[in-house]
Amino acid sequence: MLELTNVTVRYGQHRALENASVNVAKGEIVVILGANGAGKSTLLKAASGICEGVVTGDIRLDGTNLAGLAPHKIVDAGLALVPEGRGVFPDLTVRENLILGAYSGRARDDEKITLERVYDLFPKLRERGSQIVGTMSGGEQQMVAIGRAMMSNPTILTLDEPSLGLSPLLSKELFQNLARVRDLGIGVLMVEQNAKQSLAIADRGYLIENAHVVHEDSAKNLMRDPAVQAAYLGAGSAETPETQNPAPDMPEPMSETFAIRPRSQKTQSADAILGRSVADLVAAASTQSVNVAAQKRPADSRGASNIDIPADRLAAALAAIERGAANARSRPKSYHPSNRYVAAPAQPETSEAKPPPVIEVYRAPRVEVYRRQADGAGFERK
Ligand SMILES: Nc1ncnc2c1ncn2[C@@H]1O[C@H](COP(=O)(O)OP(=O)(O)OP(=O)(O)O)[C@@H](O)[C@H]1O
Repeated sequence: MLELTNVTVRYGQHRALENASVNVAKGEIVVILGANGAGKSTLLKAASGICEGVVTGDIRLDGTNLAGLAPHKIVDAGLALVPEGRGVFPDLTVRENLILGAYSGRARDDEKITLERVYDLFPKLRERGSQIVGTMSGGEQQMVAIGRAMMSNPTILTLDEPSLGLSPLLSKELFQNLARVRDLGIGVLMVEQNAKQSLAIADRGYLIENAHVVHEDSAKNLMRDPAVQAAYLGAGSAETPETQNPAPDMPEPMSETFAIRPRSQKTQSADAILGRSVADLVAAASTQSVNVAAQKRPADSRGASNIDIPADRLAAALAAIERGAANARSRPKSYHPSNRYVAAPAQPETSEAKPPPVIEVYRAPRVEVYRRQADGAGFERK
């Protein structure tokens, strides 16, 4: 069993994870859900020993303390990570990628047996053994990445957003494959944005909000929970008819610590303010302009004359739209091409300008590969 107990991660002054406790047993699938920047990837990186921040707390795999171990030692202990973006070697074949996954001490001797096991699990990889990975589809590359992690013969497989960039159909196939990994007795811990499909195959789940684990439950209960439906499962969408009640009718969150509230509790749509659909209004307005152009009065039943909206409601809707547009225009841009984590410029609230916040960025060490030159005189960078 993988157990993280009271794990805290700091990037400089920024606490990306605080006292997080998460566990996953062999033969179960556990999903971690949470908003962008909540600390989900940080948790997986901390467990795998590749976190750029300062990690404190207890991390154990079958009783072995992983804290402070080098990443390859952690793989040796039985924990494998499929990183976000897969990390496959695009210029190598499927088989070469898989073999590279068996470099750890625990897997090297059984490389052939494990390769057969991976091929049995994903027959497509056997068929495509000599295909260059860079020429494969996203879903196939994800399969290679999972197969490569499986080559280290792990007891626990962790995955960071494995369905990212995959079509719904390929995601479904991916999650079915993960269910088969679980059936081999391997524990699966994954961070996912696709709450619906991942919870459908999972046994348990955790919710992380603002660096804290705020809730834990069985996947079944999480799927039924109205607050989870509203926050992660798109309540009100056609795909979830059982949750089509409007957000204001949502029951209170189930516990004090678990307090995810649907965004729509705070906002009101233009449709609700106007009492009719915006699409209807646009259609009616188009009819009106056609009638004006023809120098005719609007038709009595279908033209704009059947729009009966009190002026105050129309004004309220227009004001809300204008406020939204103004907010969008004034929102600071935080993206900078040379650095993913640049602080947004501070907005001075008073005449006394505050100093901008300092966000420290830590980067993983870069690996560079050199090749000996043909004449043996020196090396060149690949
Ligand atoms: N190397 C780093 N240096 C500084 N801050 C970092 C670094 N990596 C992550 N952070 C910060 O830590 C916080 C948590 O990041 P993390 O990547 O764990 O979030 P996440 O929940 O996985 O989000 P996402 O779903 O967007 O990937 C964020 O505020 C992020 O900006």
